[in-house]
Amino acid sequence: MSDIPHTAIEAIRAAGRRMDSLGWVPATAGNISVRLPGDRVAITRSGFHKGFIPEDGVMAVDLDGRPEDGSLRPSAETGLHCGIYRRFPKAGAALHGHSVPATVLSRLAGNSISLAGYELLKAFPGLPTHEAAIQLPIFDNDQDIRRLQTRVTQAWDAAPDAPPGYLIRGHGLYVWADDMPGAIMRLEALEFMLACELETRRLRP
Ligand SMILES: CSCCC(=O)C(=O)COP(=O)(O)O
Ligand SMILES: [Zn+2]
Repeated sequence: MSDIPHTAIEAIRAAGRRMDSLGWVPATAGNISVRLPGDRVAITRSGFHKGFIPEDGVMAVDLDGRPEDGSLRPSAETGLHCGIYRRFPKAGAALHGHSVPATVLSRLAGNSISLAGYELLKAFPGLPTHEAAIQLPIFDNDQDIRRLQTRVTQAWDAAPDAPPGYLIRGHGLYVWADDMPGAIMRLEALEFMLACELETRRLRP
């Protein structure tokens, strides 16, 4: 029997249902986590459909991604979630999805995508007005998650004011916040702006 708080499990399952309802976690894509007290992380187990996470589809790992129950397999991208929690002490929830806009735009753009002039930018810290911009970093995909996290960490070192999210090329979007409602709000804001960018490029190539 897991000692993960019921509220954490249910927050993760509800986030999965929400992401699925918006078409952002096709097949078994995506992963979801929340920080637990005591340097623990509750995270989705690998390979489940995130729209239908069973009650036992969430497990606990430490901040280095080591499972508390070695018989269970955490998300293949646990290292990226733990990288967020290690770096940002206030981060309480992290979401990863594979939407069409995130996937397509990350293949078209260079090392970042600029989101400017959108009212929804106010969903991000320190941006009280639409007259602002964020540079959303894009990292090349890598099946070696440890190596990918090293590149992400290097980028955070170089740009400490980077927004609480990034794209992985041809793969998807990561976003985090203090808690799950905040992370969902940011994910939806980012996905909305990415969809707008994609539509703008379609209309004005
Ligand atoms: C079929 S999606 C490929 C793996 C992936 O990118 C993902 O987000 C889901 O992996 P997990 O191990 O967390 O289920
Ligand atoms: Zn993924």
